[in-house]
Amino acid sequence: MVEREMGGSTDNCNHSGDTEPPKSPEDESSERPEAQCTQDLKSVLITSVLNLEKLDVDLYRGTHHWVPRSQRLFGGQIVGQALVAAAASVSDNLYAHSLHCYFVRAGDPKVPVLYQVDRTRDGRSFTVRSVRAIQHGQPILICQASFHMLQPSPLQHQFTMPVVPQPEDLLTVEELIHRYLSKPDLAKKSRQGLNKLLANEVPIEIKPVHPPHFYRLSAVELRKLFWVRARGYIGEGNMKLHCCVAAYVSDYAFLGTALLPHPNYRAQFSASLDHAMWFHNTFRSDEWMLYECESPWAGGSRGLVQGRLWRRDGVLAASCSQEGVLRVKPVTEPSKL
Ligand SMILES: CC(C)(COP(=O)([O-])OP(=O)([O-])OC[C@H]1O[C@@H](n2cnc3c(N)ncnc32)[C@H](O)[C@@H]1OP(=O)([O-])[O-])[C@@H](O)C(=O)NCCC(=O)NCCSC(=O)C[C@@](C)(O)CC(=O)[O-]
Repeated sequence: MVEREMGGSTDNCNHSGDTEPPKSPEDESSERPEAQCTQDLKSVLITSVLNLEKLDVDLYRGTHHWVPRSQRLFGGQIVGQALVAAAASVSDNLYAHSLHCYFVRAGDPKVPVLYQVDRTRDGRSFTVRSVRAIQHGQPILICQASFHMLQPSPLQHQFTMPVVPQPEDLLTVEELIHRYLSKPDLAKKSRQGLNKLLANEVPIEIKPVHPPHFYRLSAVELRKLFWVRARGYIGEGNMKLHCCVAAYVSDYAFLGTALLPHPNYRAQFSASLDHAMWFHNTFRSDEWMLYECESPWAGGSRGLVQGRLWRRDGVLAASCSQEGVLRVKPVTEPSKL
């Protein structure tokens, strides 16, 4: 794993003077002592997706785990792997604080991705890396990531975390799908679609806060709220990996938020054009975090979405923004879920 190049566990994400997130009772019970943690309990995001092979100085190769039905590489995977490659040449006392990417070509799931890193600048407080994700000799993603040393400040503020049910009181996507599948009058097409969803090996767990809304059965509001965490165990201490996992997670079901105000339309073609993230505080991506997504604008076959990842204790962990191409067509028959 690239991390070995960093000399073991590294903290390459922002620590704005914050201590490790306090554990909630659920997290305490779900915490597996390192000694009991076997390979199969470890998150596949760590053992596979974000485990890049080093080919040469500043040149890495990534493989794929889960590919969306569109059969183009999942944007979150490419961003997460690019951040792993970028961080590999950044010293331990610097933490990822932001990244900005453009998706310039569809990723091909049939071949690996090469990550070519340029050491753009090593300043006194900030270090910047540029990464090109390459397939068939051409870039599919261009990414700039910036790392900052700890520089605490009295100037601190944040929005307030939304008040929602706790994850223990909600159902996972899989549990919701099984509930829908138990309906005898479920349309055949819906049943097939739900079984396909169940077959997905998405390496993250999701608990929608408003399930009917999450599945766009009604245009309730412009926001999508769901609890999210990496499947499996990652453990304390390595903020670099947690930021890379958060980059992976942040692109899942994100662009779809722009469709929420338009229940009479569905995407005929959608793809992320760019993706930006800002890391504010330490967090654990293998523990439940609330993802609050909203769409301030859509038009011209594009949609803009913004997201905030919240720790359970109300601290804002990260912010995300993304614009995507959205080519839609009217929904002919309403979903019979
Ligand atoms: C954005 C483009 C496509 C612009 O590419 P372009 O050539 O400037 O513009 P274009 O409009 O001519 O698009 C060309 C391609 O888009 C597709 N396309 C176009 N219109 C339609 C349509 N109506 N129905 C079906 N497919 C359509 C189609 O594949 C076509 O390729 P062709 O088949 O002609 O060789 C290019 O720059 C690109 O592919 N960039 C990479 C985008 C990307 O892969 N992003 C990351 C993956 S998407 C993701 O992970 C998030 C998401 C969206 O999957 C999550 C979610 O679903 O919520």
